[in-house]
Amino acid sequence: MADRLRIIVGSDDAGFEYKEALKQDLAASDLVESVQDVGVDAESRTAYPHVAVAAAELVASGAADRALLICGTGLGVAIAANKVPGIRAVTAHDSFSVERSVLSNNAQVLTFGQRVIGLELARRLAREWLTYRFDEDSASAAKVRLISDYDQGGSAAGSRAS
Ligand SMILES: O=C[C@H](O)[C@H](O)COP(=O)(O)O
Repeated sequence: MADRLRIIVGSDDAGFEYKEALKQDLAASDLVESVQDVGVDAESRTAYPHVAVAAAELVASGAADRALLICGTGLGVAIAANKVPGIRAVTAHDSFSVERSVLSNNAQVLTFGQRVIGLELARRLAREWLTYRFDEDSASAAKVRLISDYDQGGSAAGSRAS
């Protein structure tokens, strides 16, 4: 079995119900080592960038392997998480994109929109997401390194190879 994952979950108030449901699924999975909830709780109205950045910083620091974030569309939490250096966050609402987000892009952060997809689809996609691991020896690795190089102040992603 693949290494078990340490996962952060987070949402704003628009994603709270899905975050709670997905948190339970993750905690019950054999593929998950731990689940840490960075909010919000049922009463909170914390704006999505606060939650997304907190989650992404935990992943970037190495304290967690991945984060699953939910807001109304999934878009705001992805944009905010991507501001944290080293983080590759994607919104994906279909099975193929979820697969490629890991296998092509080595994205550590997956985001859903509670106002966009049904709960059962979100639960299925989250289950599938847990099964994928990026292959550092794959042809995709060099492309992801271009992103990382740019993120670290390099210019690789801005230079054009023939
Ligand atoms: O991307 C943002 C999210 O969908 C958020 O939950 C709702 O944001 P809004 O209230 O600014 O529309």
